[in-house]
Amino acid sequence: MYKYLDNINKPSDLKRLSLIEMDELAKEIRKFLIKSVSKTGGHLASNLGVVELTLALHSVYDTTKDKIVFDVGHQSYVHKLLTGRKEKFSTLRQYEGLSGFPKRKESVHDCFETGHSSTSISAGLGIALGRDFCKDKFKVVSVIGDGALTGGLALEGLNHLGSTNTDMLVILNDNDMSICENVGGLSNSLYNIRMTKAYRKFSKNMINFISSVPVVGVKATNAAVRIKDSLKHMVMPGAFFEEMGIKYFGPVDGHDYKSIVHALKELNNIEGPKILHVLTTKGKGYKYAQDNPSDYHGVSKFDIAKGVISSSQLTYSSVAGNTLNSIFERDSKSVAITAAMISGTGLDILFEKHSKRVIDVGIAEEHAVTLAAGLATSGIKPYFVVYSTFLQRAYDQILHDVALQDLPVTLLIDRAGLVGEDGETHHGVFDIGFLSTIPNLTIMSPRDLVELQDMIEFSHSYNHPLAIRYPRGKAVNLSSHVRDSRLMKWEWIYEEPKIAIVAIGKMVETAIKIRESMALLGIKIAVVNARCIKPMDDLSIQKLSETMDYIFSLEDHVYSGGFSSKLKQKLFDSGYIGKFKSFSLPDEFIEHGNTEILLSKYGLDNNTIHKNIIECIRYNEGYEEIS
Ligand SMILES: Cc1ncc(C[n+]2csc(CCOP(=O)(O)OP(=O)(O)O)c2C)c(N)n1
Ligand SMILES: CC(=O)[C@@H](O)[C@H](O)COP(=O)(O)O
Ligand SMILES: [Mg+2]
Repeated sequence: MYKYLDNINKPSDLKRLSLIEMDELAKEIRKFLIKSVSKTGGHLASNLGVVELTLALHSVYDTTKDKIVFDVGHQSYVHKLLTGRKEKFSTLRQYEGLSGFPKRKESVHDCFETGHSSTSISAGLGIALGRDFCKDKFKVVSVIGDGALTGGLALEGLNHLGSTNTDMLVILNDNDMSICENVGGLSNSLYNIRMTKAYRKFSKNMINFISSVPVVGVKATNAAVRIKDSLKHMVMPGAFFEEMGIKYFGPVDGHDYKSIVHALKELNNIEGPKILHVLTTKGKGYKYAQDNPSDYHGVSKFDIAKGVISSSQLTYSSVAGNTLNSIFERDSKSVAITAAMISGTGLDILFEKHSKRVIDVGIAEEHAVTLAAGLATSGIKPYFVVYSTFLQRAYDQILHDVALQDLPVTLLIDRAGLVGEDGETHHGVFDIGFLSTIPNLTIMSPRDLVELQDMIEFSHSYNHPLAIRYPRGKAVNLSSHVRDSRLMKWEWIYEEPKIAIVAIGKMVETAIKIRESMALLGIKIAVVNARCIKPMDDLSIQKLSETMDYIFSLEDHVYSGGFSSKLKQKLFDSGYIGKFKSFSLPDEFIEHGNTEILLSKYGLDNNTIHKNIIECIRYNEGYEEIS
């Protein structure tokens, strides 16, 4: 099948290849990636861009002892191919299959787990300093993209790294693209470095000229040295890093295996913190991906000949984008913020029509929240649209900069609940927990797309901090119910005595289906849409407490800190005497895999919930007594 790749089962197998054979291997790897990812889905463009880089890394370093940290880790497929996992690639991102990100339990060659952006420099520095403390000997390399470098954590890592003299290499994989447009000063600085030869020729001449300037007299000396240094730093590529105390090298062609290997070997002999700037092409080797790397950043299954067909499916993200658009049409003081996820969050729709009011801050969620707070104090109505999992890193900004001042910032939290194939680092199953502790913050979750529209409309005139959480994927419309403007109150979709299911978000649809399956057995069940998670609806709590013998709660969130645990406490406080059972995710990290498979594994599928409720009602099993 593959003349060279079939014989690569461990990194040391690379050593026997000539340069020409290495080029052939690179071609085979690209062919393999395109074919395999077209069947499984995954992160394609980023991995096509790092083939030669990864080959060079594994040619120079021995990752049975040297440590390579891949930032975000979505571009680690080539690394996985070279480290004995080729045969498993057909299981990529599937339940119990290969993860799409580095996983320590998968391989000794995966030294640090990633998934959230901008962690690799801090992690690599920690590994390096740990090595130094233990007087150990191995190399440490952090591979970070130009997008990930815009993350504050990366800059914190660089700042600290530059103050040490530890031996560590940062490789900046600069493909002039994350999945956002170039954002901010750092991107511009990188652009200047990688731009036309003229700039680079100019900078080289300037350095030669400055170095040749004779310095005379004491005053002249000081002035000349200052001029010399400032001019040198002004024109020298990588001044940004050099100023931090990190020796800058490059840029080198990230597709020239021989040059990268040469550079890495040279750098191995240079002590202290270093950064190698590598220029790559995202999507290289597959025209569709090369021409449109953002569309091929994360792909579902596709036809190689035809390329990815964009989905026409109505998603909660597009509903959010369209609803914001109608608000933006009416209100020129509404502004949306994204942290490098403009299309993933459905804001591309908004950007087309209101580009000046859609701010992409790069991968900088903490900054995005505090920026929103600042905007709010200037009379703007700010919306930060963000994946639940990525919002985790902005907890203090929500608390300290938004809620404490009770500012009218709205957080549209996409990808709330299980997200499926991205796994542990991406499931949005902790947000109720970390947000519920924050005073002044209201948390809502719509049962369907109609209620999401209502909630976003409600947010526009709501003058306090508000978080609206909604799931990844296809938007449903449970339109059999009357639209209701009292969104802070729970919706009693079906009223029955004795037995109730209280559900949030996408689990309301499940509750309705359980009611229908129970009705076939002659069991009548009330269904309550607890659409305002915080504050809870005290009148509904009282009504449940007074009229129910069995209460079941449904959520796609971990139990601790989630809706169910809070409902149980509220019922207890209200004097409820009866039986209670929560259907929540366990207090664990949930692995990757198809969402339906995960829901079934953790007992949140319709059949399991139905069976468990029957066991409670008929056999008095599996519930808690609240009294
Ligand atoms: C904290 C955080 N925010 C957002 C993301 C989503 N995300 C994944 S990859 C990516 C872009 C990374 O760009 P870059 O580092 O340049 O890598 P490339 O894909 O270009 O190789 C983003 C924003 C994330 N993984 N983590
Ligand atoms: C690697 C990363 O963090 C993003 O690319 C993420 O995988 C996108 O997730 P969605 O596919 O849910 O947009
Ligand atoms: Mg990039």
